[in-house]
Amino acid sequence: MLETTLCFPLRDSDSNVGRDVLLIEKRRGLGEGWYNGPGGKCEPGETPPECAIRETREEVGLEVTALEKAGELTFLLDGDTHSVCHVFRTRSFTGEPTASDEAHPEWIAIEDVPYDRMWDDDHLWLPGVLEGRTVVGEFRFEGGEPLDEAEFVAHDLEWDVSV
Ligand SMILES: Nc1ncnc2c1[nH]c(=O)n2[C@H]1C[C@H](O)[C@@H](COP(=O)(O)OP(=O)(O)OP(=O)(O)O)O1
Repeated sequence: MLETTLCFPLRDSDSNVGRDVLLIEKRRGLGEGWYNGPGGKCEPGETPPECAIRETREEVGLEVTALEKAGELTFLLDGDTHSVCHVFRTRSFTGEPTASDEAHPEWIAIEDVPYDRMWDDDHLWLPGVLEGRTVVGEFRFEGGEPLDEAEFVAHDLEWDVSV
């Protein structure tokens, strides 16, 4: 089974009113051109937190620590499990976000997250994750590979459960 991760670093906003989340505009691969958190596929022998830390470092040069598990999302394509994504958030990091070949990072106020430029399912679970909730979700896509060209057709969500 393909395991992937997403990491959402959070900070108090510059104006000290509300919070910002670090998103990336993905420059290549699955979800190219869309906003998402830093993340990617787990390598053999790597735990999901190790993967989220590595991918965040590789994509935007930020060293994240004290990851908090916020969700577990299963993506199905034409009835089969395509991937399971482990979602983390953290308020602990060092460094400054820097663009890479894979990703252009941007701090965005959580009320301004551009859901119209993200995966179709993100608006269903990301607001709760950014509020501090936990979620387990299943998202069904149809239409064949690649996943980011398939149609999002149905979902189930469970909130505030152990992840
Ligand atoms: N439906 C949906 N909503 C939100 N986020 C995602 C999805 N499907 C997904 O796959 N994702 C996330 C999960 C991962 O973080 C990325 C896809 O990562 P990956 O498959 O690794 O993409 P690549 O960039 O092509 O590969 P590597 O960076 O690992 O080489 O999207």
